[in-house]
Amino acid sequence: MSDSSWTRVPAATGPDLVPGLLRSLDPLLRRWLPRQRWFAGKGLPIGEFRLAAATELVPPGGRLGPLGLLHVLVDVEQPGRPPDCYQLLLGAHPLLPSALVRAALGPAVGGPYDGLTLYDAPHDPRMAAILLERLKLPGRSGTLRFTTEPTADFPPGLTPRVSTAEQSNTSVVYGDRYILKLFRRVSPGSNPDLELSLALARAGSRRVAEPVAWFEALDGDADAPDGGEASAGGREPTTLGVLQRFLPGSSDGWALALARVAEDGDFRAEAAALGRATAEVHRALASALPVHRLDGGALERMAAAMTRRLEETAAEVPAVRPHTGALRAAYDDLAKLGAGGSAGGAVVAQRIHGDLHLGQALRGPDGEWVLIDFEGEPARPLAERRRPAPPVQDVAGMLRSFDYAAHHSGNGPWAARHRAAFCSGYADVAGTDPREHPVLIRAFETDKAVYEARYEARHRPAWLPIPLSALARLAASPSSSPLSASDSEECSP
Ligand SMILES: Nc1ncnc2c1ncn2[C@@H]1O[C@H](COP(=O)(O)OP(=O)(O)O)[C@@H](O)[C@H]1O
Ligand SMILES: O=P(O)(O)O[C@H]1O[C@H](CO)[C@@H](O[C@H]2O[C@H](CO)[C@@H](O)[C@H](O)[C@H]2O)[C@H](O)[C@H]1O
Repeated sequence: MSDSSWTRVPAATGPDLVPGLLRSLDPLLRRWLPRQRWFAGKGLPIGEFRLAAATELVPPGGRLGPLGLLHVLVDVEQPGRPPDCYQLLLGAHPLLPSALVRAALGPAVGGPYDGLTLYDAPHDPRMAAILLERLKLPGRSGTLRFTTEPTADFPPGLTPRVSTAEQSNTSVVYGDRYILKLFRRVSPGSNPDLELSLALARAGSRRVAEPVAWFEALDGDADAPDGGEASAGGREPTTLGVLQRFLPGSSDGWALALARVAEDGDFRAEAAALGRATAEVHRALASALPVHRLDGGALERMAAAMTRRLEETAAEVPAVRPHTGALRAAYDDLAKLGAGGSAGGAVVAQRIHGDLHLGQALRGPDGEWVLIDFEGEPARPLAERRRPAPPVQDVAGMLRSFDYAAHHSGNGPWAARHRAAFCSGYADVAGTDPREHPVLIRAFETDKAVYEARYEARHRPAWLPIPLSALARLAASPSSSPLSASDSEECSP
């Protein structure tokens, strides 16, 4: 049953969900969306908008202003890419207080909010507090479904503040207790960030910030007696936001590593501990979720997908082109592992983090590492991000990150010691040293550096030389470097 005391706009489907809303939003979104870090279609013209859902959340005590918290899912059409669905949380005010001016979308002209300035509600502590209140109460509001873990505990006085961290989504921190991640570009289905964090938390892992509440969109007719679940045809709900334990006083691995590399300092103990934490997470995910062995054909398909990504990247980033021939050899070796049957069957696929780098690891005041952001690489389709993959993919991601920290600070040699320490720590828990699998490591590290070249070319062109120099090194090294734990400190070519 939907909790009607919380829902003021009946959710329906079609463009007239809230009469006139889209007309008011259209000109504002055209200006505001492309300026948001999380807007994926930057540089492309914006075509039509389509309102997928709208729900006004009003606390039982009534609205605080002219509008409760307006929750909107809007599909945006742009040439050359499938429509993207974005989650918007909006407030409206006749005259915005100065603290909210930078969150303004602009004044609505016509439609239901004529004369009011619409703004990005997570920046308004009163609106963020409404969302927390709603998260405390399991149940439905229109097409939104709220879930609370029975163990969740909400002490009074959890003052909200929007996070200022560089991120792909928007997070609100409540006191020093919880952090709510609001996914901005949403794909139908369960987000791995919720799925994997929950699986790890329920398995008792201490390496994760436990989710305590979350909300989802039900892709059906909210006016139906079952609130739309049957009409959604058994489709999974779409994850929209996850409230997790906040880790006060923690620092992310990227900031810690940069500080240390700047003074050519030793970070090996921390790197080894991070290796152990990563292996613990892999072990817990392998116990909680399915694992299967990859046959030769699967390895060949994996190598083919890597080759395709390399070619697509070379087409987009000209500086990658001189290396493509040599880099393809790393993928050919992976395919041969499958064909020869030597590794086919020995390589397992399981759920993994999927975008592991130093910025995704938080080190608490107790010195323990916790991994965050299990969403996978944001540019990949959701189905691909949820597919089991060899855990060496995460190891390769972290090895790339030590290389990034070193080269960002112009201290290349720093990387080798710390990559080795990470691998040793990983081996202590996993029982197998990533350096014993040079073909796998090399293929996955190349694939990651290729991904990074595209990511940097699109988002931070000044950083492009970092993955490019890694690709040059990978291209110049022998195709199957016979590295092992004992014969080299370096983990990969
Ligand atoms: N549980 C947490 N405790 C403390 N800080 C966190 C927590 N989760 C995320 N953060 C902070 O928020 C930042 C962004 O989080 P992340 O999950 O990577 O978001 P996004 O996917 O939007 O990039 C992190 O780099 C970290 O600084
Ligand atoms: O954290 P996100 O999920 O948004 O991940 C994306 O952005 C990362 C950068 O913020 C990017 O990571 C790359 O840069 C890092 C340093 O800033 C470095 O530590 C990583 O090794 C490197 O891959 C990540 O690839 C991208 O998906």
